[in-house]
Amino acid sequence: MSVIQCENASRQRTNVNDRVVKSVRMNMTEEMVERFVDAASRGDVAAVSSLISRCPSLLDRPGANGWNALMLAARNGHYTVTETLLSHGADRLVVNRSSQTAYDIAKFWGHTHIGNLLVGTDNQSQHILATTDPSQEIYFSAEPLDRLSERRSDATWQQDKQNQPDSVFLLFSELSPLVHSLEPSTGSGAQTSLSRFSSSLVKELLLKPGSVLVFLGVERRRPSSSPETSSEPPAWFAINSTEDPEVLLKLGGEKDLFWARRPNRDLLNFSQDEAGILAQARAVLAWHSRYAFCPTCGSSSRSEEAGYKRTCTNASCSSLQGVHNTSYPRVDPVVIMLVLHPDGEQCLLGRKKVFPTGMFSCLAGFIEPGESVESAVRREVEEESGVKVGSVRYVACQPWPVPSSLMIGCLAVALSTDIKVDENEIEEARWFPRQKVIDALFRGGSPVLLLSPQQTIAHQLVKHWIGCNSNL
Ligand SMILES: NC(=O)C1=CN([C@@H]2O[C@H](COP(=O)(O)OP(=O)(O)OC[C@H]3O[C@@H](n4cnc5c(N)ncnc54)[C@H](O)[C@@H]3O)[C@@H](O)[C@H]2O)C=CC1
Ligand SMILES: [Mg+2]
Ligand SMILES: [Mg+2]
Ligand SMILES: [Mg+2]
Ligand SMILES: [Zn+2]
Repeated sequence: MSVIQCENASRQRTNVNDRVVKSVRMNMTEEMVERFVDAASRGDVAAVSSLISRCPSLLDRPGANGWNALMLAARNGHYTVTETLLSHGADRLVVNRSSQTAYDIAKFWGHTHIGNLLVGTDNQSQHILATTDPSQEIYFSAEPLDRLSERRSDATWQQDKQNQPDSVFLLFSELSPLVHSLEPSTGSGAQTSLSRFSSSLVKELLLKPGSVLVFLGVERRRPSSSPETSSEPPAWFAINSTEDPEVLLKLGGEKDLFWARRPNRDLLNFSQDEAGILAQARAVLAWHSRYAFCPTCGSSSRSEEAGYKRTCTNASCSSLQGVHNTSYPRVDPVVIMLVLHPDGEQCLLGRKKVFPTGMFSCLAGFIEPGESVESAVRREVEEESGVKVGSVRYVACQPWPVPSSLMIGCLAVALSTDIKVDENEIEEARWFPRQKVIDALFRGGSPVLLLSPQQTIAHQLVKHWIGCNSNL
């Protein structure tokens, strides 16, 4: 029943003209909303309950100052009223005129118990509202293996590990990992898992001239007092093979294995731990596949230090004198930034032509030589959108192994707001208000705004901004 219907039930017929009736109705509606938000603000549970049961549509209605009952209950620390409003289905994700949710308000005023209530127990809103440290959950950044870099040049130790029955080998063909599907019941949210092979299964493969082997590290064992943990934890390796991929599939015996070939999609379906291992393995193998020849003299190069160095085979090459970055795996730094409007309530998102319809993401670009992170943010934003940027703050980063970028995630504040896109790179850029972004994050997107998947740092930066307290 709407507020107006509620009032209709009690209103006596009158023969004043329509305009007057309408104005009286408006006043009565507003008055009822004000009574309701006032009751919530004072912590009057009885009045709140009675008004909702008479007029359920009052629930999320804002009063004249733009704050609804949930926000006022959160502001004044009224736990039972908050609980009552939530039990009737109050919307936790609407914002007031300063773009604050009830959660932002509770957090700002230090009502932690109300903040916890507003975050709730469902995973989605816990994720959305409670995240203030995005680095905790950045996909591709887990480090479940200890890289043991000091063991890379110890050939005896490396050979010994390659022969041990508990060592784990991952297989790649043209940089795609060999994987199998996971049952949804595993509960980790991952859909695929890296297929693990033992040393006996890959022994012959390692002798083939096209195989490249990289030592990834050893498992980090949890501290335990049990005597069997005194032996060294299992070592992990990655192999990129040039053998026929169909033949390699058979190495797994009866198991239903397949190659995860679409880098931007298939690589996003692993557990956090496996994604971390994959980011390391794929980026190092990608470097080997592109640096078969010495960048200094063009002679062939060979893999050394367990896959972490390539050395030129030409004894007179200058790359053999001193230390040269051409000999080591490369990482390309990229800035990725969520640019905030000077009003603090909108953010700048852009779309490339190749994005699916409705998808917008953070602007990004490679850092150039001699450039700081801050300068690269300012240059890329101005090049791509015409917007000038002032302060820049680092938030979190993400290794992106396609092929080997490091995405450096920042929040940046705009100094100007007119948009003029570089059409070679960006099809469109727009300012999106906080409420639209909250809807896209928590209500599954709309044809107007779809965000990139949650495994991307672009998504995490947007979520981080929403999770930050806005200025009260
Ligand atoms: N994880 C995430 O959330 C996101 C990741 N990205 C990644 O960030 C990277 C950079 O973003 P863009 O907007 O494309 O950069 P960008 O704005 O600098 O433009 C790309 C152009 O820069 C040039 N370039 C300069 N250095 C390069 C290098 N080391 N490698 C390749 N091209 C280089 C090329 O001409 C290329 O076409 C992309 O590879 C993309 O995969 C981009 C957006 C979101
Ligand atoms: Mg650019
Ligand atoms: Mg760009
Ligand atoms: Mg660029
Ligand atoms: Zn050389």
